[in-house]
Amino acid sequence: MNGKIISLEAKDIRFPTSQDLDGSDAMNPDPDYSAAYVILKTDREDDVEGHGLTFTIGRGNQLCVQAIEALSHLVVGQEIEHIVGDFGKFWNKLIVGDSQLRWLGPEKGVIHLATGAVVNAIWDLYAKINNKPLWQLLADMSPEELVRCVDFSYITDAITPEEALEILKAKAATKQDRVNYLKKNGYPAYTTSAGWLGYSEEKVRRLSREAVEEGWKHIKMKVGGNLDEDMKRASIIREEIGPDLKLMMDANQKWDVDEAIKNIKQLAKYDIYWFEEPTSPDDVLGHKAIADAIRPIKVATGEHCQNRVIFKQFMQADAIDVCQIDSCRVGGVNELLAIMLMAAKFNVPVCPHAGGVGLCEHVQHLSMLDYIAISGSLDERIIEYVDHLHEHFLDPVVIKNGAYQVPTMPGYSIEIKESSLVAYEFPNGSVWQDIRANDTVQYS
Ligand SMILES: C[C@H](O)[C@@H](O)CC(=O)C(=O)O
Ligand SMILES: [Mg+2]
Repeated sequence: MNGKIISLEAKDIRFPTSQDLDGSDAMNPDPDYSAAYVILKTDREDDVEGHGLTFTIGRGNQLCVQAIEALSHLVVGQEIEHIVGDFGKFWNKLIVGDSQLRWLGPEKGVIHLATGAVVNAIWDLYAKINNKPLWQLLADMSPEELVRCVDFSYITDAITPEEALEILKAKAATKQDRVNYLKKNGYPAYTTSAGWLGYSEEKVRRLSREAVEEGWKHIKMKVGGNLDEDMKRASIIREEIGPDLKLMMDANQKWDVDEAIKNIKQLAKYDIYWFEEPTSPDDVLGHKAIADAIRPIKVATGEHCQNRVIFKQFMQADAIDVCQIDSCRVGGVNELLAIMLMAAKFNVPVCPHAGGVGLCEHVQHLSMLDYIAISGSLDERIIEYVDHLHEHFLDPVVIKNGAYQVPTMPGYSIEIKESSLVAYEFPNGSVWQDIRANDTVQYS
């Protein structure tokens, strides 16, 4: 594991998805799926690079790029061995090592998104140096090694390192069985691609029909606009998918607590499997009130949960039934390990959020690790899939029969093709120059 990180470069990469309303929801009607993208270079002879990103939806991506650059001094010059040898400690250093930057969070907002991107890039580098896909690098670690990757600060009232070790040890002897299962069957997934809020009713109908033909067993739709229109689209989707497929709904934080309960009770006639982000992502007790009021419909949240502390509270309060980790929202793999370990302890299934660019590529590694080494279960667990922008990745996800196939290339599957990095760099890549030349919309 010789070598030192000698440079960190951050790029502002944006894809104009708002033009077709891909990814649109009640709170985010015109997202441009974007990546604040990191490239770490080393002094190693093999020229291996670590790539990482955090996800935003367009304007403001440049703030993440600047925050990533601000973190550079904590990473550049570090020996790789020193970082990964005591990774939990190094992660903590990234969070608290520069108190002036910590003030911007702590552990939330732009600075934490930036931390996630940098940490993701380090893990990509670590996995590539070991010539393994990330899930395998992690799955091959002993329980002790995995626990050493976690910073337990602020969560020891919910899980201690000793408890984490017990959880991992309980699964260690049978890991290979689950690796074999995944290699044969893949990891189950659901699609959101049919149900974006900005799509016309005709498009929703066509895409729902296609989703059934493609073999999907779970479909998620967006709600939170006009309730009558939500009901209409839900009825169209149910007509197309029939009574047996599971339907999830996502309001993207649109409602107050009482409003959410009232609206979900009306939408319940379409047989909702889980209801996602009914209200503010910070409102633990609000989610608890909603969960109590709408059972047996499950409450899901997490894509906007800023750190392990909020997840801890959701689980301690029994306020969520589905834990939707996001690979880029919190501080990267180390913090996600902490969250997945808590989820295993509290018996909450982890179903990652992946509606964004590169998120599907990331989260497949996390869910596979969860199954192999942490929860040991596929029960009630599915990974989100959105059918956008995979063509830009060197190692894009592969879906067969509604399941993610096990990635085999070394790394975290994050690396974007050089040609795409050049064309989509904002504001001067060729794609953005063309848009500005042909469009009256203001992109800044
Ligand atoms: C703006 C994003 O597309 C968001 O709608 C994704 C999301 O909520 C999901 O995938 O779930
Ligand atoms: Mg969502």
